[in-house]
Amino acid sequence: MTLEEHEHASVVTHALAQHVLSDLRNVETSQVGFRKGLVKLGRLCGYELIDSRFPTATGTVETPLAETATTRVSGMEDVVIVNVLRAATPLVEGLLKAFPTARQGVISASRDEEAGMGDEGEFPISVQYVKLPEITQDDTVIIADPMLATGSTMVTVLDEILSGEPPETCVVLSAVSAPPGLERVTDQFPDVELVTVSVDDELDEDGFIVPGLGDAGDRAFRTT
Ligand SMILES: O=P(O)(O)OC[C@H]1O[C@H](OP(=O)(O)OP(=O)(O)O)[C@H](O)[C@@H]1O
Ligand SMILES: O=c1cc[nH]c(=O)[nH]1
Ligand SMILES: [Mg+2]
Repeated sequence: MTLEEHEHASVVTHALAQHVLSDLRNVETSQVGFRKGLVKLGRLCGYELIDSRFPTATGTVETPLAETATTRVSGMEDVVIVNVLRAATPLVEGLLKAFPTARQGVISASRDEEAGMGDEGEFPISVQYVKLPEITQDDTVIIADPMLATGSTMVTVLDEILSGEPPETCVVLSAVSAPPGLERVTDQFPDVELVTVSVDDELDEDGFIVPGLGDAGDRAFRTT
């Protein structure tokens, strides 16, 4: 069992996921190490999602020597992965190793950090580009974003994604989350499942997760 239930989220407790997250947190980790870490984390979390949320079906197969029993994962053709630009890009690269046939969506959504956090602990979010595949009732939608801080980005993204027919399952996958973000998403989208590798302590006055791992986009893209 590597998914532990938290009040609002399932936490991926797989030892390797926690190991990779520890490297991501390290301020000494280079841009390349950081990006590769997010790719690894995406793959590991993808495997955990398959283990915890996808049914298996048994059957038989002919090996060169004999007929034997098989176990196969069902539902892999009905997966949509949404990349929340830009920090999710390496996480999505890893997820695609677990879900190679997923249909993909892209949403550019970013916080206006100059405006700062509002009185309700939210950020204004600018959405510049939305390109989503058709989403149907049969789909498992996985929205990837390494950081869930105030939740302002994610509720904006969910408004876009869930405007039509609701999918069977909608999972928000983050590397690090903070209690205010988990609560905001749960309050506004109670049917959405939150999966994270860590629930951290709090946000600082600039809306950054503490202890967190800093600005994930800047560290992955080397923009500071
Ligand atoms: O929960 P929130 O308070 O909304 O914060 C989380 C968002 O902040 C970061 O994106 P950012 O706006 O920095 O854009 P970037 O990915 O381009 O760096 C992060 O990747 C999330 O999308
Ligand atoms: O801690 C945080 C919060 C939002 N976005 C990040 O990249 N890091
Ligand atoms: Mg950023």
